[in-house]
Amino acid sequence: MTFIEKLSVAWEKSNSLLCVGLDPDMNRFPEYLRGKPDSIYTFCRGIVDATADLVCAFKPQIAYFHAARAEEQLEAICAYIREQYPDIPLILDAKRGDIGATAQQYAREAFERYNADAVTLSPYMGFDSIEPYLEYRERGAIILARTSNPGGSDLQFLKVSESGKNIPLYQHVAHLVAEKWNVHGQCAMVVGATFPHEIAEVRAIIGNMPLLIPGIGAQGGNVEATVSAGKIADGTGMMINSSRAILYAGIGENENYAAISRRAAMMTRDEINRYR
Ligand SMILES: O=c1ccn([C@@H]2O[C@H](COP(=O)(O)O)[C@@H](O)[C@H]2O)c(=O)[nH]1
Repeated sequence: MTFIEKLSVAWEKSNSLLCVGLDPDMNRFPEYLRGKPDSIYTFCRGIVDATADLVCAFKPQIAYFHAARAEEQLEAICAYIREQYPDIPLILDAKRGDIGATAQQYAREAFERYNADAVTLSPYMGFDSIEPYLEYRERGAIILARTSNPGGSDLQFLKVSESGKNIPLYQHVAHLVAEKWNVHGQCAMVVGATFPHEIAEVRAIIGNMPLLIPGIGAQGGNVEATVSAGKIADGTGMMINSSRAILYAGIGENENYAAISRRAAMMTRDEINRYR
């Protein structure tokens, strides 16, 4: 089954567009986990088990694992999700982008070492930096268009000329992906929930291609505006990510942290579903 097929089944089965992001920050862990050798894996497993029936995807953020020298724990949590929840798409948020030969190694890392269903990619270095990921036909390539951070405007809002019209760079990227790069039908795109107008612009360009939308929760993106701008005719089309607002909802709750995160995930899923 391809990434896109798996995602469609997950949307239907879970009745959820929520993607829970795994951004494990040890400074925010419950007291009883601090200092334990496998605390990152244990913390994430608690969140995964508590929210698995509420999500359409999980998205581990590679930086949190690598910065803590916890690559083996990232391998372990990816393997756990694959084994215990094989129907839930696993997205590795790595935002890779490099020359082809190096990209081949990054693709091996994402799809073979971590066995992710999809990986996030920067389009900045062009098609040959994306192509090695597309060789893995069953896996997904999720390409940044309009990111959720304010500084994304520095480049993504620059005007470029396309077919005699001046359009923002992020729209040019959406055209490239939809019309040229998505050769095997495995691409998706990132647009931040902090930019609902741009979600609608990208949706108009890419048709029914899935969107990964970070920026609700801790970054303050508006859920109603996001869903209205990004949904497709059947009320799906989006993986709406929330990380910190769910992971650390139970801060100070110690052993009970995962139950509080579950409650936060349920409320977020329900809020999203209200506007589908
Ligand atoms: O444009 C982007 C692309 C990726 N991210 C990532 O999503 C999560 C957001 O975390 P929150 O705690 O829900 O703010 C994080 O892993 C980012 O690296 C993004 O925020 N914006």
